[in-house]
Amino acid sequence: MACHRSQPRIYVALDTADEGRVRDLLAVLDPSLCGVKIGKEAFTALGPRAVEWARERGFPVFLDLKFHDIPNTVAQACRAAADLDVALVNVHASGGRRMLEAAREAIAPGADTPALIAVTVLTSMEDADLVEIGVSDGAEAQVERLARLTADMGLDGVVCSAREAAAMRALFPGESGLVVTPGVRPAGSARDDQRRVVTPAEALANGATSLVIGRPVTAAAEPGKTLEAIVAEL
Ligand SMILES: O=c1ccn([C@@H]2O[C@H](COP(=O)(O)O)[C@@H](O)[C@H]2O)c(=O)[nH]1
Repeated sequence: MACHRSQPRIYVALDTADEGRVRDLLAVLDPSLCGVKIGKEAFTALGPRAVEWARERGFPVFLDLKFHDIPNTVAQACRAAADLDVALVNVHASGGRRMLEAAREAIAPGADTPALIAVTVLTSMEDADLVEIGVSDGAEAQVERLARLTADMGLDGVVCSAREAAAMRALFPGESGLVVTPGVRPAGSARDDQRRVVTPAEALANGATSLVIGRPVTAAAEPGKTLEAIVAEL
């Protein structure tokens, strides 16, 4: 698998539609400790400017828009995302083989292109949720199925819970393989809407290559210090 930009150990999710809040978080977080994740909420409200502000402050950016559409649309969206000079872009693996292939063709592997990964099963979902959408053999099996397809199509890695990270590292090994895990909760933190949660230290021990952490940092009274404390425990 070709090399891609190096990835930070932690991405902090800047989930807000408020420009001032994004700028405040960018000011108090330390770009030597984390990258930032711009997702649907911030990007829909603020657009590519949010990516620019983060890049100006020196943060690697994970543009988490989870593209899931017909192959042509996803390919064009991936091209537009790569033009924003971000470090990481994602699609939904459940878009299927041809969609993943189109995404891979749109973002060729390389040192100057973002890494491209696919979401397997959202960390907010548990086995009972999957049964309701026709998946009866559980999250672990579905993650594995979608990750195999993702690996077959040559993407750089997956988004999954760190509960599944060890199996994912076998499919995406080495320095270029990416296992990006949201649903990270320091001991004692609220689970919120997440279901397949893991602590930061356990996530890394399981083989996660980058942790995504949102509310435990951004909703803290002092986000910068909270991030430092999390890093100190790793
Ligand atoms: O399976 C997934 C995929 C993406 N996410 C995103 O990660 C963050 C998590 O935020 P927390 O506040 O730490 O729960 C959020 O932006 C999600 O959109 C995910 O949680 N699970």
